[in-house]
Amino acid sequence: MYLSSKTGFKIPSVGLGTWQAPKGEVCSAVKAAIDVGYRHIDCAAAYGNEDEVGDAIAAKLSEGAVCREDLFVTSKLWNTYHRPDLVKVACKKSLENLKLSYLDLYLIHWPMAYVEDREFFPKDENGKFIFSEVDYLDTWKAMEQLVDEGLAKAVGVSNFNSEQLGRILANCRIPPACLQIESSPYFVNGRLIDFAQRAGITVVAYSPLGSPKRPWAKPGDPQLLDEPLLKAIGAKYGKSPAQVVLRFQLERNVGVVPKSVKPERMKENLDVLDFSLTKEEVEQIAAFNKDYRAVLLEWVAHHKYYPFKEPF
Ligand SMILES: NC(=O)C1=CN([C@@H]2O[C@H](COP(=O)(O)OP(=O)(O)OC[C@H]3O[C@@H](n4cnc5c(N)ncnc54)[C@H](OP(=O)(O)O)[C@@H]3O)[C@@H](O)[C@H]2O)C=CC1
Ligand SMILES: O=C1CO[C@H](CO)[C@@H](O)[C@@H]1O
Repeated sequence: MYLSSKTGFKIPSVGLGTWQAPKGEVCSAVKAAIDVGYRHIDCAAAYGNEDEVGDAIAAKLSEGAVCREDLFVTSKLWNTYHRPDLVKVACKKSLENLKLSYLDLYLIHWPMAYVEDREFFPKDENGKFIFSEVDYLDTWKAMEQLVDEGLAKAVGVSNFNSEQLGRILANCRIPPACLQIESSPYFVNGRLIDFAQRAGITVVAYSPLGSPKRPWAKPGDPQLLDEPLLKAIGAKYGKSPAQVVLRFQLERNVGVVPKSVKPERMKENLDVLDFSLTKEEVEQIAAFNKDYRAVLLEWVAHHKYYPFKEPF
């Protein structure tokens, strides 16, 4: 199943997340994902594993399991490459690692730029992040050129708030095709999703299962997949809590990129197209909202383009 927009942009509604898919495991995970039917892989330079993801894609293409046109591969421009002259460099590096000649979608990963020409997470001697002044609008103009040159079929943004998205929309030649943001029943993110969808932008939810293994998780943090109501709704349809929360997003016309390296779970997460939730169930699930972000990055909250200071 695809999500599509009036602009002609089409993306498979369920993709495989690859953040924290460890080196040594991610190649076989992506091969297994393609075998069980995934056609959308969500990657990023910052995940440090694009080379192995690329090995898996190359193997599946060369054995004829799938053809390039049937795959949808997303990557993301990291914060240290926002300077316009670095955008193409970064895109080409991701393409080289992924062993592809084009990306289906290239996203600006965050609106905040970090200092260039250092490591991905540049910090001073006190452990404070070192920022760059680059305006994401200038980065966007370089992203548009990637479409002109055929290196990306579509471009979009991730972790932008409504004000930042509006600023791009008011000043762009090519509007963002896609917005990738956090959304799960604990962080429904409804106002931003409505804003983007009304502007014709396709929305994809990251951390749709609540990102239980995020590196900064604390003991006692709420565990989305343990919620009794999700278990009860799932039981009615013979589905798991994970399938219920993924279906919740599809009911809102929002795509999902759940991460797993386990083939059984990958299958489970893809097997969400043969049932629907009622309007009442969608409302009950949305009522879980705690405005609880799994990905807050509070250590860079003083950046001038940190997106989460605005209400949405
Ligand atoms: N644009 C951005 O800034 C961001 C993008 N992302 C993207 O979104 C993807 C998904 O988000 P992520 O934060 O990884 O978290 P998810 O919400 O997808 O949760 C992934 C975790 O849930 C486990 N899991 C997967 N399937 C099931 C299941 N059916 N039942 C129980 N547990 C399950 C996985 O373990 P196991 O692997 O062992 O199965 C893993 O620990 C990322 O991998 C990345 O591609 C994520 C964060 C930020
Ligand atoms: O996609 C993501 C996952 O991890 C990164 C941090 O290590 C985040 O910055 C990012 O949003």
